[in-house]
Amino acid sequence: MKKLIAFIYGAICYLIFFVSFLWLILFLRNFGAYVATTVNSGAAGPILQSLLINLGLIALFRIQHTVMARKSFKDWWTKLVPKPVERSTYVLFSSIALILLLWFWQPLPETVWQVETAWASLVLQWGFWLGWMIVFLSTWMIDHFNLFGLKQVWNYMRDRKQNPPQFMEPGFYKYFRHPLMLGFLIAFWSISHMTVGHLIFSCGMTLYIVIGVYYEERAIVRRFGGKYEDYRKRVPKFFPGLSIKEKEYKQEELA
Ligand SMILES: C[S@@+](CC[C@H](N)C(=O)[O-])C[C@H]1O[C@@H](n2cnc3c(N)ncnc32)[C@H](O)[C@@H]1O
Repeated sequence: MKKLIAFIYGAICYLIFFVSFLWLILFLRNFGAYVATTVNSGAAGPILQSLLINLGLIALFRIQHTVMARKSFKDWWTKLVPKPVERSTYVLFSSIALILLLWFWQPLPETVWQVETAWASLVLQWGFWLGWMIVFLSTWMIDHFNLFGLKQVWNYMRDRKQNPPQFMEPGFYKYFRHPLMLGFLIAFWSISHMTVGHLIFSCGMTLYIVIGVYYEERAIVRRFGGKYEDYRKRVPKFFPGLSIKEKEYKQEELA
């Protein structure tokens, strides 16, 4: 019974994540007919107040993700939360932080740029969907159900051992170390009508991704050691070409 309840809990957390994620996509695309709020919807309030609320919402989202992903935090809270539902609970809290951001987001509808050229607008439109496609495919490449906690509760219910995380280099991961985050960046910036509100969202999330990836890599190096160090030398972070580490090594060689 305990195991079934854990699985149902995990499935509900996954469902909440799925809905919040879908909402995020429609939110950024301004599909107001399908969701309660979009990045530009609603009556605009005083600029400073809206700005502070939006920055606060991004900070809340960032703090939740950063703190809960820390090893020291995980060590502490797995004393309170049973191990099999730990990932699902992280997914639940992340989804709640995202829902709060989407729900309370304040519109700042002044235009920053508007791409008028038809072909460029089309490229940006396709770029948006390409970004989400990269995000979606990347989650499957590094194990979608494991990433969102369903595998853990399923294994627990079926009395199967949960294998420890393994270093992987599947699909996109052969070419970029962070394809999932790259997909987000492409989706957040592929916008032909950029408003002040949307720009704040894109800048805030970009900053979060850049800082988040730095801390994520520190944790991965601790977990996988030399294998990941070697990967960092060979594979760029976000964009093809020389990785920062590789550049440093080349410069050292030249010096
Ligand atoms: C939300 S995923 C994001 C992965 C990556 N930052 C990206 O943008 O594609 C975070 C999880 O993926 C794991 N991870 C990242 N790169 C990995 C790799 N090459 N092999 C195995 N796990 C990895 C991290 O340890 C972390 O638990």
